[in-house]
Amino acid sequence: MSTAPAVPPSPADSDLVRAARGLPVDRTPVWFMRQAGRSLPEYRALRAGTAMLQACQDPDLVTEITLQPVRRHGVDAAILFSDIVLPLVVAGVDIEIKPGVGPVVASPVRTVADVDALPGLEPDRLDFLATAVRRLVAELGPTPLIGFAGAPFTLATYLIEGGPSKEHARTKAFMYAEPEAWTRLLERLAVSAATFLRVQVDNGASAVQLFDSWAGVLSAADYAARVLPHSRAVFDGLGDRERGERDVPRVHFGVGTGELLPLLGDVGADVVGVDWRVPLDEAARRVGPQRTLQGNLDPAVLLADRETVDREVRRVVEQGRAARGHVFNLGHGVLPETDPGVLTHVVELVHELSQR
Ligand SMILES: Cc1c2[nH]c(c1CCC(=O)O)Cc1[nH]c(c(CCC(=O)O)c1C)Cc1[nH]c(c(CCC(=O)O)c1C)Cc1[nH]c(c(C)c1CCC(=O)O)C2
Repeated sequence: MSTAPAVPPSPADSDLVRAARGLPVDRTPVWFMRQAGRSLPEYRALRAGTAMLQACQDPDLVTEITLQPVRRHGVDAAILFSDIVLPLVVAGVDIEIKPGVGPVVASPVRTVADVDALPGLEPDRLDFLATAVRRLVAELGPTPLIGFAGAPFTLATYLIEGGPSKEHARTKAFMYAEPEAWTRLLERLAVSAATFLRVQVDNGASAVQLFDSWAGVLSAADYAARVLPHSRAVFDGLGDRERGERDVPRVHFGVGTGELLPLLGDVGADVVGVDWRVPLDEAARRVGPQRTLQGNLDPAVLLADRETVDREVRRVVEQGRAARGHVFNLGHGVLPETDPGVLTHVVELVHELSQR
């Protein structure tokens, strides 16, 4: 019998954090982007009658909604229930999330003056966030909580377009026509994203993910010159890793970023999120051996028959072995019409296939 005192398991030793750092794991960790949300009847029941951005600022609702998929699916991580536009909303920008549409901005940013008029985010307005994160960390025990923020570019698309968009033409036009105002806008968004992340890490989040969902609409050259420095500033804003300041794994994700994959890692990420378009073995070649990969099952596969689901999950697990580490996820968020039973099954299957 060992006489060493029992040390309670810590999120820092979880498979998620270990995989993100490129360390050996007991089994491949799995979580799903948008695991909390409309695919769960218990989410729909709890959210009924509360606007999305209201719910995000209520510590009781945030805690309960974040925990729902952890209890139901046995995923290896929780992700904070929030939204990428929340720091803007808390700062005082008039934004609403319209169901089935997405964030809609009352007064879009169209001029240099609009950029300069944007309010900054005061950290003392984030008490609700600190409370929610602390409660969650206490409830989760050894299961890590992933904090997140929206990357400056993706937030800029909502502010400039005024809402969701396919081409992001106004955003690109502003980027080309007003390079100085563009830089100022992205600098300001980077500052508020870093503030939002610092509060989450300081209160116990075990990893952070930066969502640059729409960065894939840019060429690699434009991304490198006009966007990358600002995303890097968000991660740098967490502190000096060499000195151990907020040294939690950093995940960087975007959709349609096949051509940008090497650059996504350069931003200072330990983990690069990959959508379903590029197989993980090819993604590992593009990203290099210094980073873990996260992904990349097509969310639409979960709507197919069980045989297809199992075949695709096996393929992703196999191809993920080419990377230095693999965090199983979807290539983008869970579709609302997904049968939650299929998500639970995927968690079990990934664990079974990867058990050491
Ligand atoms: C682009 C983006 C947004 N929000 C987010 C992104 C980046 C990730 C991505 O690319 O999907 C990030 C986000 N939004 C939400 C989370 C919570 C954590 C999670 O479970 O992943 C996260 C990480 C909750 C949410 N954010 C939203 C919901 C749905 C709200 C509802 O219940 O009606 C949830 C659970 C709303 C939202 N918010 C946004 C959109 C496009 C939508 C969908 C609108 C719709 O289809 O109704 C903006």
